Amino acid sequence: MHDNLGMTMGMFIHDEVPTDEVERREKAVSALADSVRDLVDATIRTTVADDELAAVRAEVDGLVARLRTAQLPGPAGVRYNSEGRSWNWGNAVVGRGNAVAPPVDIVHDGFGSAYAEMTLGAAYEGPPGMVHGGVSALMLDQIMGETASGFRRLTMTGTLTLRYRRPLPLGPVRMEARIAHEEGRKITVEAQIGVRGEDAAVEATGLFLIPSWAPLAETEQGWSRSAEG
Ligand SMILES: CCCCCCCC/C=C\CCCCCCCC(=O)SCCNC(=O)CCNC(=O)[C@H](O)C(C)(C)COP(=O)(O)OP(=O)(O)OC[C@H]1O[C@@H](n2cnc3c(N)ncnc32)[C@H](O)[C@@H]1OP(=O)(O)O
Repeated sequence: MHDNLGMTMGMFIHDEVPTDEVERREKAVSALADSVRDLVDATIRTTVADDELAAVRAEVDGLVARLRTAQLPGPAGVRYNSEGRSWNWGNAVVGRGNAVAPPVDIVHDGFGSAYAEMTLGAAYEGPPGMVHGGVSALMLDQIMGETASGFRRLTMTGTLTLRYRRPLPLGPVRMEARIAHEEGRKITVEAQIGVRGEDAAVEATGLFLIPSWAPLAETEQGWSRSAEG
């Protein structure tokens, strides 16, 4: 087996959990991640006294210990069942269980085109009051990768080129992506992110590759996107 294949495909896990059970668990995990996201925002912005910070910390440490009593041995990976439901709760952008993710609901309006609207708050700051440039790149990479893949094929980012045209304020933002060109295993995707209704803050062009080692037969059956996006 090719090294990349073992490393990357090992994280695509066939997990025969019935879809209704996946959805029940996803709701529960999302609700916790929402609260933790709130905790992150509150931690950044709090001005309570130091002794109160220490007291809160002790409580948070207690909660962490409770969650650690039953854990996966590593990251969450991407899982799918044979009903075609997939879930990637750890994903840095769309992961439902990931409080570091905004989270983002990517809407695919037909193959080759997608958009998303989300709010980027204090946890995504770079320049004061502005979205960190690396966060814009992260958001764009995800929507562009999903657009290239369309959840029908495995694609990986080969080259991503960004043009930061104007600062992007923290708050509600919109991004869009579409396939511009396709040739063999190379898919060119164009995208942008900005304030809705205004000129793009960041424009992106990316070359996404279907890896030479991608196991097409398995992926064709396997991994459709999650019901919720
Ligand atoms: C029913 C089916 C369902 C499917 C479902 C899928 C579910 C998907 C779920 C969700 C959607 C996705 C959401 C994810 C979003 C996040 C994306 C990321 O962050 S990805 C992580 C960052 N990227 C990497 O880590 C790549 C690391 N690089 C590699 O692994 C390899 O270099 C790879 C795969 C990119 C290329 O390897 P090779 O072996 O396939 O490529 P070779 O055969 O050497 O080259 C082919 C052609 O491409 C060019 N090429 C190769 N690498 C290039 C590059 N980096 N940039 C530009 N061109 C490149 C070469 O020059 C060659 O061109 P010539 O044919 O000669 O014209």
